[in-house]
Amino acid sequence: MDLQRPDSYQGGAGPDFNQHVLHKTILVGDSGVGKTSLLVQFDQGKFIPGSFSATVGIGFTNKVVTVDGVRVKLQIWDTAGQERFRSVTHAYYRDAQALLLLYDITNKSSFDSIRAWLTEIHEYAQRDVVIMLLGNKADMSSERVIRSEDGETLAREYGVPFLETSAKTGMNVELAFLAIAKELKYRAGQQANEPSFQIRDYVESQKKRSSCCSFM
Ligand SMILES: Nc1nc2c(ncn2[C@@H]2O[C@H](COP(=O)(O)OP(=O)(O)OP(=O)(O)O)[C@@H](O)[C@H]2O)c(=O)[nH]1
Repeated sequence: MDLQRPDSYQGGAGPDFNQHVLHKTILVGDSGVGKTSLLVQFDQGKFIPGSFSATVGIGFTNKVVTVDGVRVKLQIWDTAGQERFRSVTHAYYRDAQALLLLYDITNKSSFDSIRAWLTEIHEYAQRDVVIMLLGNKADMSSERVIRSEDGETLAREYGVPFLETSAKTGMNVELAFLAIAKELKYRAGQQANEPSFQIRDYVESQKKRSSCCSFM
């Protein structure tokens, strides 16, 4: 996907869209882990199989999600995973409110890179940025090299929520973005008497719900 024009508008909501606050969310991770595919699946509900075309630069998609009856506007930035674009993408971290950090469960080196990504995030992003770790390509079970427990352990070490996703089947894709939207909505509108929202607890409870009731 060629995303050289950062001002490009690639979908989103109606005419009143820009009158409202956009929550900037960035997808990061090694080249080929499935960032573009995850965004296309979330935005358009489809997966385009076939040859891999690496993202060039950075671009965004606007998307409105409804959480607890409230419209939350996400501006989701898809970055190029290739090393040569790193200095460009760092500049975008600073005003990000959320970062989805992906690895590919069939690619050990993409998992090994996660610590370096987190170091970069802590260096360039705001201290309170919401981070979520995603192990993508969960549909490719026969080629899996990273166990789900390893993803969970790493996420726990850094205190971030974790999900395995598939941009191909759509597994957990909506949940990942909805959890981010819920957290950002909670932070934006926090009232004194509002019960606190913990994104990690929410993700864990949703995971349990889907595994308990997948036969239904
Ligand atoms: N089976 C399967 N294939 C996937 C999945 N996600 C992505 N792919 C494939 O993996 C390849 C890379 O996907 P991209 O979405 O382009 O990866 P990217 O992270 O955006 O890569 P860069 O733009 O270089 O940073 C493509 O061939 C996709 O079709 C998935 O969940 N399951």
